[in-house]
Amino acid sequence: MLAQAGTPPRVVRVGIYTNAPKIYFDGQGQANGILVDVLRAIAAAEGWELRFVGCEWARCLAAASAGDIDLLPDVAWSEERSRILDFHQVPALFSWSQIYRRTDVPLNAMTDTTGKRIAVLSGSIQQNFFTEMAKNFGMKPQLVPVASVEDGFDLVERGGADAVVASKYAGTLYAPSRGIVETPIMFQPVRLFYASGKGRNAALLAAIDRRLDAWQRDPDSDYFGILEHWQTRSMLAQVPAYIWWGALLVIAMLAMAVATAAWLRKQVAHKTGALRESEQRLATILDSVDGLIYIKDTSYRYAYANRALEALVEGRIGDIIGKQDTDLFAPPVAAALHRNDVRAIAKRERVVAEETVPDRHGRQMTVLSTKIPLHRDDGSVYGLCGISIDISERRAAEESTRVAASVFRSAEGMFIAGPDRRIQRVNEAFCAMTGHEATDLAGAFVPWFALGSDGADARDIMWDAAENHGKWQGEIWTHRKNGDAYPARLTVTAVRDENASISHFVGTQGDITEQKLAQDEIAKLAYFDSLTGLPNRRLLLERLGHCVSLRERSGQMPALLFFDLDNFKDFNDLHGHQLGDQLLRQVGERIRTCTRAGDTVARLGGDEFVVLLDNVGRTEQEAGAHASAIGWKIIAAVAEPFIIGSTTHRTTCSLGAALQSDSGIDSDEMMKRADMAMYSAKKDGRNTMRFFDPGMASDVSHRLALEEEIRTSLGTSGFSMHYQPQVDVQGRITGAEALLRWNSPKRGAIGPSVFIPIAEASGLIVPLGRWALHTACAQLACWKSQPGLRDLTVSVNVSIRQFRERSFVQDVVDTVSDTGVSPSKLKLELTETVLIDDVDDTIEKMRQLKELGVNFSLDDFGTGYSSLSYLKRLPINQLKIDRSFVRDILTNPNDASIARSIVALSQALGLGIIAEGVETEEQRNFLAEIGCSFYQGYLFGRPMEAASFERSVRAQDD
Ligand SMILES: Nc1nc2c(ncn2[C@@H]2O[C@H](COP(=O)(O)O[C@H]3[C@@H](O)[C@H](n4cnc5c(=O)[nH]c(N)nc54)O[C@@H]3COP(=O)(O)O)[C@@H](O)[C@H]2O)c(=O)[nH]1
Repeated sequence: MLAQAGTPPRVVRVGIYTNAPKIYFDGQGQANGILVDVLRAIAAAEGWELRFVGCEWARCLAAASAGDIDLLPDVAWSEERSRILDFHQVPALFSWSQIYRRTDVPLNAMTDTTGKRIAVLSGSIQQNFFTEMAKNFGMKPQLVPVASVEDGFDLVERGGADAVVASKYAGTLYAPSRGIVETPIMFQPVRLFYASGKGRNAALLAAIDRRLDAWQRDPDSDYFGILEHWQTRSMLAQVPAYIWWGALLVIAMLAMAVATAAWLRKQVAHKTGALRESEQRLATILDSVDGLIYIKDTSYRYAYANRALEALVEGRIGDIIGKQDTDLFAPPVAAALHRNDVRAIAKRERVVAEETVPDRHGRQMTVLSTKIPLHRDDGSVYGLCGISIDISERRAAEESTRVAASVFRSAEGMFIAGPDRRIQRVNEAFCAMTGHEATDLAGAFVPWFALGSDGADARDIMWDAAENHGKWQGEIWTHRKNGDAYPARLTVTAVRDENASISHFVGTQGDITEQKLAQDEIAKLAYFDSLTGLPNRRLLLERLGHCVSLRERSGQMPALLFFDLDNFKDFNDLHGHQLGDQLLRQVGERIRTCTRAGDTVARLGGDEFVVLLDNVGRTEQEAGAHASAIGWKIIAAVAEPFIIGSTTHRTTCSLGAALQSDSGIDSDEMMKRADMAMYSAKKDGRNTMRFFDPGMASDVSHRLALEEEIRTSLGTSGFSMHYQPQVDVQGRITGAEALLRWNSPKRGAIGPSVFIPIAEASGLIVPLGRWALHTACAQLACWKSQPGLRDLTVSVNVSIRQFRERSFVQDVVDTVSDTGVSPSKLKLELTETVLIDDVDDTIEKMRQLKELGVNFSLDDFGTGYSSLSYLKRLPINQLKIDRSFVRDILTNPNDASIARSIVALSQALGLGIIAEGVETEEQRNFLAEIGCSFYQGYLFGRPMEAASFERSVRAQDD
């Protein structure tokens, strides 16, 4: 459309840069070129005034986008540019890039380009495109960047490059004059437009479209005239049609190749991204696995390790990659791992094996490893992939299951019950014990019958304790399938799951019939005098203690009658022990007839008898009269003739009586008083009776005087330790019992049976016992350094008073450390009284000392309580058969039977055994026969000074 008259023409600012022959400033500074001429023709037709603005390509582009110029010619359409520029529809020119070569350069296809020096306009689209295309063809040309296309042609002409990349128009312009020829390599066909800033010049672009559309339909139009002028059209006309079609085919193929390459690149990018994502996913999975996952190469170096493996070796080593197991683990561990690696890599085996490696804390970890050889396509192995799973817990669980299973096969009866207390499983021993089949028991409540030692139903107590405290242990009476009742030791333990709820109860049950019988037998023998069948001292003292304690409540006072036969020793000497024993038995029977059923007639030993009269009266007078009547009755009865064998014998007795006239008088005092009264009766001519009166207590003052002397002798040389040998079955001295001796400055030697009870009663036994322990340990320490003596043990007596001291354990610990003895060589001799009195304190003290290594021997065994339950709970090493059993072991079947039972018990409980008071070879042989292999007694040596004892030990090696 022409500008109307009077209307100023539309000024159109046109960017001009150099790209001859399409657009450039000529030698006169005038805008020139094909596209400038086409635009001038359009401007003339439209009535525009063109103003040319010189700029470099990039600046021109920016100016067009910013609206600083209205049109920019020679712009190829691209997606990217269409975002900042508007284009008209009808291309102003078509063009493509082509490679031009010197005639001597063999370059006719893309496959010839490797190694060729090819000039290309620096930073141009062609440079990028050509580079990309060469890459897609897998070619490696050597690109030579040039400042202008013309420079490129000059360079080729001079031999500085083999070929040049240029647009078809530039080639037509510059090649012929330089003797350069085009090659069939064409690419990047483009459509060229005039472009304008986005949304700025729609009318201008529409006008250009209108003109081009009309002109390109008309071969005689200005448009073709201009192309003619620039020889482009004639050049096109000269090109044979087949070349033109060929070029187009190549261009199409190239376009397809480029498109394919672009698609492939996209696919590769897509696949690479997918691969990366998949790798990441795989890494995340592998890292989140607890097991150790790794890849090793053929030199057994780690090529990959998941996070679990890195964490395992963290701190021991930096990066694990490239390291071998010898860098990570101790040689034996690394060697074991290597053996399996070799199987996978060198022998190409799929290895599944258990391996052991240290975990992060250095603890042994058992892993189940699977090692798989990694193969290349050609079958060669390039490494191994390993997965090692921690199976330590499984192994431990299997181990404990195995242990549990073997425990379940034990000789002890066992059952497993559910939380409902119903049996789930029992072992064979349990079936054998109860007489039931396992199938009968499944689902039954346990125990179906259980009485505690007190005869009451123990089940509620038992389940309460098991549920609330985790465990119940005790002795019960239960019965077998055939109805036989039997005593059992039952332990029920609650097993809790991870939520602390009870999942099972485990019960162990042992038939203790045999032990009970042995225990009862020992108890019976221990409570009764074997000769007469009368209660012995122990039972008497128990009953006396009971009466004495009831005195206050009942208001009734007990009386104690003490008596022995006058001149019994003479009778024995004259008629022999057998007749003496018969006499004693008959005396016992006769006294029984003089007393009521509730009274106790006891034999203390020898010819000493005691009668405990229960509740003889409320007043001293009443009680005295009653006791007196019985006492005289006894004297009269004893005075009656005894028929022993075919002979009649006569004897008398002296009797002392004591009343518990007030409740402050305890059992001991009663016994002493009755004893004093009896001596008084003897002093007064025998065959008579005396009641205790305080005058007799002058004996007590004697005792007090002794007590004072003991006190002053403490810390002086008045006390000394003697050592009595203890020997084994071969008679070799293995140790000694340390025994106190006292040489009183006033009275000379006084035996321990005299001063120990006084020291115990007064509390002086505590410092005295401490001194004895220290002296014995010092002696033991001295032997420690002497060959032949260093293995000796020393037994030291500990009285109950001393043991009960709070500081007792510390005293022993200090003594052991002060003297430097080996605790295992020290044996503490305790009596049964210590065990039964305050059992918890006893257990704790013994446990502490046992931990130190000290041993315990139970003295005077068989004379006291001999309770199995104590023996089982206490850490005792040895039982000592009391010398009272040994004395008559050959003649008294009761004593022999007690000794046998004690030996059997020690064997059942796994304890050592020693007999004391062994005086004859016969006794020793008998003891050896019944299984006692350690002895102490005059047969092997009396208690002696340390120096004599040492000589005895050395003498046995001479
Ligand atoms: N608390 C402490 N008690 C002690 C200590 N030293 C001794 N005693 C206790 O005094 C009781 C009497 O002891 P003792 O007179 O020394 O008699 C011991 C042995 O001499 C005696 N024995 C040893 N062999 C025979 C033998 O063949 N025949 C026979 N008739 N007697 C023999 O036995 C006594 C050892 O007995 P035991 O201790 O039961 O092993 C005595 O109870 C001592 O325990 C002391 O330091 N502390």
